[in-house]
Order: sequence, then structure tokens, then C-alpha cells
Amino acid sequence: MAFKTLGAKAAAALDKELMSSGAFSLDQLMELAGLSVSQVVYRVHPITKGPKILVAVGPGNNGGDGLVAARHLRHYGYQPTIYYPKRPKNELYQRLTKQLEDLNIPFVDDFPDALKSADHVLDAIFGFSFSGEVREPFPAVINAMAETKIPVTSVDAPSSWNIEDGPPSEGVGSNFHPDVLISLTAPKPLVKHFKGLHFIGGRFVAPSIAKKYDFDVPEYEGLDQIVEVEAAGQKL
Ligand SMILES: NC(=O)C1=CN([C@@H]2O[C@H](COP(=O)(O)OP(=O)(O)OC[C@H]3O[C@@H](n4cnc5c(N)ncnc54)[C@H](O)[C@@H]3O)[C@@H](O)[C@H]2O)[C@@H](O)CC1
Ligand SMILES: [K+]
Repeated sequence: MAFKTLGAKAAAALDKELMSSGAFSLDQLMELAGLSVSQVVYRVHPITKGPKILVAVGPGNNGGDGLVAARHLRHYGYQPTIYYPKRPKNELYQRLTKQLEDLNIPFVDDFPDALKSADHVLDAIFGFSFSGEVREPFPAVINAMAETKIPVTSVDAPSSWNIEDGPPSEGVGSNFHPDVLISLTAPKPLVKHFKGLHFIGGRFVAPSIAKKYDFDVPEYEGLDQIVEVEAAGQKL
């Protein structure tokens, strides 16, 4: 049985509802989303495989999830490095950035250069609000993630993929196939093109809201914030 997917419009509506009638704040959702992302990295890339995690952070909330995950990973003993070229003036992102600076986590400007010494890459550039062709400065970053031999974990969507249709047929992103994907709350339709390890995270959805948006909340075990599912969303 496959997990039901949530299209870009439905995912944005769900987000809005969680933060209105659901009574959550964005900080809360992002903290839980980022915590689940950190658990995926811990699961697929234990620290013994190498502590250096390069986090590519985009300008929206997908990037915010990456900033939160980096903080948790630092506390687990990893050595994150952040590439964050487009920083909106939004207060939440500024606070998340300050929290990382206080942990002496380095911010770098040259992604391909930082990749040379990384053990694992976290792709938190774009999530369900991505559309169109990738704009600067991200094409070179997507190309570097597509070409690297280092494992890449994508948050909610492989950045540059169309949320409904998957990888672009040509150009930037057409050859980008991350090793691991964590879908937040529910897989997006693009998941049918994904062949790697697939997890669902974001353990905060009330059954009534999942029912309204017609998706399944997976059965999380114990303290886990993540559940592994088959690549295209089938239950394992
Ligand atoms: N409901 C949920 O499960 C939650 C979702 N969260 C995260 O929030 C994400 C969605 O966040 P947002 O709606 O802020 O959007 P995104 O983070 O997906 O991206 C929006 C940003 O990317 C830019 N952008 C869009 N297309 C572009 C292009 N072609 N080239 C360059 N830049 C482009 C936009 O200008 C905007 O700054 C989700 O994917 C998920 O990662 C969590 O933070 C909170 C809880
Ligand atoms: K992403």
C-alpha cells in the first residue's frame, strides 16, 4: 500500500492550517521538522562514517529546517558547516543563525570548495514552494550535489525537482538524484521518481487534520521522529 501524496498547493494549505486553526507557531513546526531531519542523518550516516555535514540552506522554511537540523547535529557530536547565501531579514531565521554562531558552527561562501572536505551533504535549499527554473546562486550548488560522490540527504524534496512532476527533463537538476529523502508530514508527488532511502518525518499532525487533507500519518515507534518507508512511499 502506498502512502498518499500531498501536492504543492495542498502542502501549503496544510502548513497554513497548522499555524491557524491548528494553533502551532512556525517555530514549533520548524523545530520538529528539523529534529526529524537530524534523526535521519543520525540513522543513515552515523558519526563513525565521518562527522562533517555540509548543510546547503535556501531562503525559505526548507532552509529553516536545515538550520534547526544543523544545531541538533552539532549537539549529537557532528561538525556541521553551513552554506547560506540568501538570508532573508526574517527574525526567525536570524535567531536560528545566531544559535548556530553561538555553537561556533562555520558559515562558508564557496559550496563546491566546502564539499571537498565534507562527509555528508544536507540539501535544505528548496521545499514545496519551489517552482520554475533554479535561480542564482543555486544552479552551481545543485550541479555540485548532482555530481558529488558524497551521500546527499534532501529535506522534503530534492531541490530543483518540480513538486508534482519530479526532476526536470534537462538542465539544472536533471541529473540530481539524492541518496536519501525525508518527506515532511507526507510525501510529495515527486516521490514516484525517487529511488533512494525514503523517510517520513514531522511527527506533529493530529489525525483530524490528516483526515481532512487525506493523507496517512505513519506509525512512529517509541521516541522516533521518523519512519522509513519504501522509495516510492510504500510501507516497509
Ligand atoms: N507543514 C510542514 O510539514 C512544515 C514544512 N516546513 C518546511 O517548509 C518548506 C516550505 O517552505 P516555504 O513555503 O518557505 O518555501 P521553500 O523553502 O520551499 O522555498 C521558498 C523560497 O525559495 C525561493 N524560490 C522558489 N523558487 C525558486 C527558484 N526557481 N529559484 C530560486 N529560488 C526560488 C522563494 O523565493 C522562497 O524564498 C517545506 O518544504 C518544509 O521543508 C517546516 O519548516 C515546517 C513544517
Ligand atoms: K530540499
